[in-house]
Amino acid sequence: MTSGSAHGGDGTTTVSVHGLGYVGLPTAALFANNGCTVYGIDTQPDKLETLRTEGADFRESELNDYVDRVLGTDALRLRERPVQSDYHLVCVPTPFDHERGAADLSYVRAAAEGIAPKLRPGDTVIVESTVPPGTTANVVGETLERNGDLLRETFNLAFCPETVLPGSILDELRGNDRIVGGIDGEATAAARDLFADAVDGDIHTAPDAATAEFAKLAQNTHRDANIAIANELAKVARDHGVVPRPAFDLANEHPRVDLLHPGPGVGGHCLPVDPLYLGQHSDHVQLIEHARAVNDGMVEYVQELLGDALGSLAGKRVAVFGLAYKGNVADTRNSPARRFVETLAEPTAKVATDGGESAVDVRVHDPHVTDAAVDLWSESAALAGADALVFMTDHDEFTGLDPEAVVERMDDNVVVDARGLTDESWHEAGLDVRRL
Ligand SMILES: NC(=O)c1ccc[n+]([C@@H]2O[C@H](COP(=O)([O-])OP(=O)(O)OC[C@H]3O[C@@H](n4cnc5c(N)ncnc54)[C@H](O)[C@@H]3O)[C@@H](O)[C@H]2O)c1
Ligand SMILES: CC(=O)N[C@@H]1[C@@H](OP(=O)(O)OP(=O)(O)OC[C@H]2O[C@@H](n3ccc(=O)[nH]c3=O)[C@H](O)[C@@H]2O)O[C@H](CO)[C@@H](O)[C@@H]1O
Repeated sequence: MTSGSAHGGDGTTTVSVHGLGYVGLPTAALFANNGCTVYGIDTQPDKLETLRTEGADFRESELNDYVDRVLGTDALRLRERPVQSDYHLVCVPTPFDHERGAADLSYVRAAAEGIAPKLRPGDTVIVESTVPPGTTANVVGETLERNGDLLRETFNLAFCPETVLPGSILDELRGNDRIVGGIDGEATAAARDLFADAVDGDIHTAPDAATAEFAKLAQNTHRDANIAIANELAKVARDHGVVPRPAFDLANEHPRVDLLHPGPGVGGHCLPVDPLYLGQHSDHVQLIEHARAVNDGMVEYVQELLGDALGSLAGKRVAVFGLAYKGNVADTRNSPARRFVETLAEPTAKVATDGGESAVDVRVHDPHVTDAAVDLWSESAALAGADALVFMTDHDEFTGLDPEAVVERMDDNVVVDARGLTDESWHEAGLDVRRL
């Protein structure tokens, strides 16, 4: 059943966005900036209050402007509870529950329970949260039906994944192609119409919601597995006495080869988690799991490189540059750098002194992160008297460092470069550089 409403332009189409996080808030602004009347709904009153008083706080100033332009106007109204709307977009968290080995769909269920009593015939519910295949039709569909007055045939239900790249959210929000898959043709058409009016990219329709859900997971699984190949090849290269990155550059001269960059592992909100959703109803997940393990093992590998270079870690001062999960963002969710810092500072067998106490003095410097959970140091204070410097994140600020000035501040000369930030000049400055 499709909605008869016109989309965008005159404010007559109403869109509720449930969950105002990294995905939901920009999405709410997208439709509000395109002439819809948007209700931004979040269950955290504090979050709504902060938005009202301080505005958006993304590390992309253009995105903040884009959101703030409509925040507090009639185009984007903030609410704690669901209201009636032509469209309901579900952008709530879907964390992975490692104990159960399954996606935690409790937020998605709660959102659907809240939407159900507000649904009218012809309204459309679109799931944007990343979910295991089948969730939209089964979990969301059943929850909506059970908690409201409408039969499934009378409202539209579709999945439309979000693919914005943190760091370039605004450009990707407006420019990316979209996939839409409804539980029937009318639902697909209703979802397609909404996005077609708001984004510049093409809209690709999937045969059903499960195919769209699978396609989203396939994208992130593909990237995770390709990074794992790069990481494994980098370790193998070092076993052969070969420096990985120049070898990769040569390999990539082949027209059908495109090796990604090795690094200290894969972090962020999506790649370390999304591949796991595929194993929920399938016994055929092998390479995908192995790729996850390879990527997760890179933190330990960087620690090994450091240990090899220093002899023993006990009593050493280590400057770690970068806490964010990737360059030029402030996000530390699932960050390999964070795990590296935590293990290094822990009293483990590997790094313990005879007394069994942690003896590593870790000093983290990250010009993007303001994370109260970890003590952060300025560049020069982190380097002062350090035995080793480890690059864990490829922030632009680190590419401009002068190796002569670095070696001058340090006590010893070890550099472990997990991000390809150093070149020959670092050797020439007298630094012992171990590169991934
Ligand atoms: N962050 C990304 O880059 C990204 C990209 C693509 C897809 N995704 C997916 O999008 C979804 C949302 O991710 P996020 O990063 O925006 O999460 P987030 O944690 O930043 O934001 C989620 C928001 O939902 C709110 N919320 C929870 N339950 C609610 C409910 N019942 N009703 C209304 N609001 C509720 C929370 O208070 C929070 O503000 C996840 O499934 C994620 O996997 C994320
Ligand atoms: C398929 C795809 O592109 N999906 C994107 C991805 O966004 P992301 O920010 O998580 O993605 P990346 O930039 O790939 O970073 C991930 C980690 O991998 C490390 N890395 C990267 C490249 C490399 O060559 N070597 C590496 O080691 C990097 O440092 C970081 O830790 O998921 C979002 C949510 O679903 C999507 O919306 C978004 O489209």
